[in-house]
Amino acid sequence: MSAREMVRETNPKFYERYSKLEDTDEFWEFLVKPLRQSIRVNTLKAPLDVVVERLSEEFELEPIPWVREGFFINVDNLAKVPEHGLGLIFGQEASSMIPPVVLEPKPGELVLDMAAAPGSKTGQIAQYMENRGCIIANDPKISRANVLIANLNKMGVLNTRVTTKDGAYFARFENTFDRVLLDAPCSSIGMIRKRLRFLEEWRLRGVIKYMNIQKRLILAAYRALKPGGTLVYSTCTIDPVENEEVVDYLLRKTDAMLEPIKLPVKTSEPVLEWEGRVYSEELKKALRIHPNDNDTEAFFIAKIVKPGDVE
Ligand SMILES: C[S@@+](CC[C@H](N)C(=O)[O-])C[C@H]1O[C@@H](n2cnc3c(N)ncnc32)[C@H](O)[C@@H]1O
Repeated sequence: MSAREMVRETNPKFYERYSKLEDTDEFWEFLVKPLRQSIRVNTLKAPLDVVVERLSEEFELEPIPWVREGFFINVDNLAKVPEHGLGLIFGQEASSMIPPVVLEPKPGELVLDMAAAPGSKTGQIAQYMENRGCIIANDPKISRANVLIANLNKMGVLNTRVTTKDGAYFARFENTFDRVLLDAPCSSIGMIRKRLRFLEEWRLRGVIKYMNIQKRLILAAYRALKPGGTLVYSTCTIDPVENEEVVDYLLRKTDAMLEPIKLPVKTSEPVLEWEGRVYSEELKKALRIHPNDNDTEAFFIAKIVKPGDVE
C-alpha cells in the first residue's frame, strides 16, 4: 500500500484537508516515513570539536546545514550512547533546532520560553546565552515541567527558572523580555513521523481548539516583549489555521512586524489564502517546512519584532 493510500484509509478527513495544501506522492511518503535520528551537541558541557571528534570514532555524523551544533547520526538507540547519558549531546529533531537559531538569544539577556517542556529548545537557548542572563522556562503541565527540570539539570543549564503558568499569565509583564519563544502547543502533524497516533487521532475540532489557544498565547507573548525585542512563533504542524492564521491575527491586532529568516533550509510556499480567508503578504517572510522539503519533521517558524529601540 502506498503512503497516500495508507493516510487516506487511516483518516479520510485528514487526507481531504491536507491534499488541498500539497498533493505530491513525496509529501505523503515523507509525512509518515520514520525520522532520521539527529542530535545537538551541548556546548555548555564540552567544546563542539571535542564531542564531534569522539563521536566520529564510532558513528557517522552528517552536519545539519542550519545549526552549527546539529548532526544527523546513524544510531538506533541514543540511550546506549554514553555521551547522551552525560548530557554532552541531546536528541533533538533537526527542524526543531531552527526556532532558537532564529531567536538569536545573547548572553546576559532576559528570555521567556513560554511553552518549554520537555526543554530541548530551552537547553539550546541557554547554550547560545552561555548560561548567562536569565531564561523563564514555563509549562503549565506539571508532569512535563518535571521532565523539563530533569533535562535542564542533565544539560547543565544554570540560568533558568521554571514556572508552571498558563502562558497568557505573562501578559502582565508588559515590555519586559528581550526575546520570547512561543513554541506553541499544536496538532503535531509534524510528529506523525514519530507517532502514527497523531494521524489516527487527528480531528478538525482539535485544530480549531489549538488555534484559539495559540491566538491567546501569541498576544500575551507579544505584550511581554520589550520594544525592539524578538518573538519567535513556531509549531510542528502544517495546518494554516495554526500557523499563518495565528501570525496574521497578531499582525492585525498589534503593531508587530515580521522579519525575513535567512537560513540554508528548503521551504514550501506560505499559505496566503485558506478557506476563503486572505492573509497578509508579510507571511511570505515566515518559514513553512513540509516533511519532504528536508526530510525532517514539518515546522512553521515566524520571526516577529516589536517596533522601538533596543535599550
Ligand atoms: C510543542 S510543545 C513544546 C516543546 C518545547 N518547546 C521543546 O522544544 O522541548 C508545547 C508545550 O506547550 C505546553 N502548553 C499547553 N498549553 C499551554 C498554555 N496554555 N500555556 C503555555 N504552554 C502550554 C504543553 O504542555 C507542551 O509542553
